[in-house]
Amino acid sequence: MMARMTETTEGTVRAVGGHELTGVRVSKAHGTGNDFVVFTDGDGTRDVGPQTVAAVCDRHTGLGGDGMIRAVRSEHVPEGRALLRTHPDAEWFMDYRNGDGSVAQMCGNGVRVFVDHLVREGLVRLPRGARVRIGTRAGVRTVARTSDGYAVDMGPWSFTDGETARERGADCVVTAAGLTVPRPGISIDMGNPHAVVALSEGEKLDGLDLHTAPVVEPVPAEGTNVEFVVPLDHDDSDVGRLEMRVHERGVGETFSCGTGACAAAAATRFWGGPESPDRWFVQVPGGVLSVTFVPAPDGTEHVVLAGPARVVAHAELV
Ligand SMILES: N[C@@H](CCC[C@H](N)C(=O)O)C(=O)O
Repeated sequence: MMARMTETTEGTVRAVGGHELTGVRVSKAHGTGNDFVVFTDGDGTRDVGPQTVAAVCDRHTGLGGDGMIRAVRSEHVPEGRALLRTHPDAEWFMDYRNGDGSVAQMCGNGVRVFVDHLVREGLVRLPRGARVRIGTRAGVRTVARTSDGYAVDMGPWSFTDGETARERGADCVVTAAGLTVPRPGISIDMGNPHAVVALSEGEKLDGLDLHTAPVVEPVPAEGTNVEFVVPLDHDDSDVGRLEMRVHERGVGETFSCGTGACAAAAATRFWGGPESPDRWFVQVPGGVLSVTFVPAPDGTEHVVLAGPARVVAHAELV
């Protein structure tokens, strides 16, 4: 059961309550304004349906959030058990759902909030500089505690459509309200799908209307997150800067998207050519994220995403 329909003298109203999470203690937390309802379900008895997730994430009749995160021990979910075979230390699994109840593979802001939740709940000990491995649907991610937040090794990035993207610098066309003409986009895989669009001369990020979803063609089979970017001038040639707005799959426009920031930096760095820096600051409506490209021992290039995680409330769902 999800939201109850309740008869009142004023008519029928929708009320969250009487669902699978009734009585569960949750936290409301965010990373650069990307906000989540987080809870612990160590032994995996609280697998929730999409309607409950959507009801809890509803900003008017629920607690509100861009997504919901369930902290479950890896041994209690099939995807987690598969990861334990190669990473026996990935004790905790991040079960991430978008605000509309759909399942997503990965969330870059969410994984910092997730680890912060584990630390606060005393489920993981993580002194500054220490690392913890976390299971996600996109694979295992290593998270380190920094002086002001968390840094996550997000694994390798790749072009979704390798050759076309590399040769032409684009592999799709994106139409959005407020764009003067459809723009070329490039599809990037960060464990979850992204299409990155650079605005052209004269186009402004605040001229975009992201109340409706941008249209990406060819239509991605599983949908996509869409990032609009404007490179910013930077005096320091070692650090790139860009500004970004994002329309998230399964949510709508959000204040921030961690995987989106990684995809946006990867695309902008690729478009900039071999002289482009390895370190980027990505300005989003909810703050600033740091994205760094580092060579990995296996010959691939990994993306390290760093930023804050903040708790704003604890609550019990009714
Ligand atoms: N906000 C997240 C991404 C969440 C998942 C995304 N909406 C999807 O469906 O892939 C982030 O910080 O990465």
